[in-house]
Amino acid sequence: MQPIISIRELRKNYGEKQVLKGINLDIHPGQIIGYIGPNGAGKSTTVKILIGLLGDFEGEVSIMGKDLREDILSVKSMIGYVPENAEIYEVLTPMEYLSFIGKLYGLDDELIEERAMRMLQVFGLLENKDQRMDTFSKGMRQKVLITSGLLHNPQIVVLDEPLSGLDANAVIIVKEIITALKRENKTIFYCSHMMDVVEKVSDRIVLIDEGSIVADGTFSSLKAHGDETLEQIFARLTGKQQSGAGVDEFINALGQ
Ligand SMILES: Nc1ncnc2c1ncn2[C@@H]1O[C@H](COP(=O)(O)OP(=O)(O)OP(=O)(O)O)[C@@H](O)[C@H]1O
Repeated sequence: MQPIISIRELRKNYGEKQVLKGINLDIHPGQIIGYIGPNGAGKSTTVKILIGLLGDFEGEVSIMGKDLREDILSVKSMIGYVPENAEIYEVLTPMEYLSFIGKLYGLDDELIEERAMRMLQVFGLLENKDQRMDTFSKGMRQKVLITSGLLHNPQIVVLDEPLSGLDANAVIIVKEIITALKRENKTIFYCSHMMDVVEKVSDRIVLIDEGSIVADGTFSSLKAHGDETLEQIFARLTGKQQSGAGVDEFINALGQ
């Protein structure tokens, strides 16, 4: 089967600093990839390259057989992106914002309105659909961002910490949306620090540390003797087991 996303020897430098050191990944249609790693590992940099926001990289990235550098517009139309935080146009209402985003993707007004209303209803935001978003909580804005990332019904969905600020009910809804998208054979690239959710929703987990992939497999294949959770696998593979000692030092410092 042809991979829907193919990444070869991906490298990215910021000045002298190499933040991606040769990433190789083939992702197949219908897979949910949990892309995890410590702070600063290079997750968001990978995501920004995938969605076409960062063009200045080395290596090859192709999406549905199209080279990212050569066909950036058609690649963008196949991808839906949900960021953790985005500059949302706060003076707009959700309907105005979604209409703006939908038109950028070439959807017609009627389709935008129908989809937006139905999607906002799922998140309990229908009654706020004509309210300016500068009055919205962080979670309400996040629900609008999720809706806007999926509105054009993309084949590939890239989620960068999408649960940020969401309440428990909304987290359940988003987890269900992710598994429903998989049933529709969508491919999901899911970047998060919430190990319990990644463990539950991902078919395959890719762990990146200091710009290199250090583990790639299913949750059960990554388990070693004694591991029960993805959190434990993460700690073992990234060498962060000594957290207890660090916390003591943090608290002791307050006593000085
Ligand atoms: N615009 C930039 N200029 C310079 N360095 C950057 C820039 N963006 C990111 N970096 C550096 O690149 C490295 C990788 O950052 P990146 O945001 O990809 O990490 P991450 O894995 O997403 O981290 P987090 O989990 O904290 O979000 C970090 O060392 C970061 O300081």
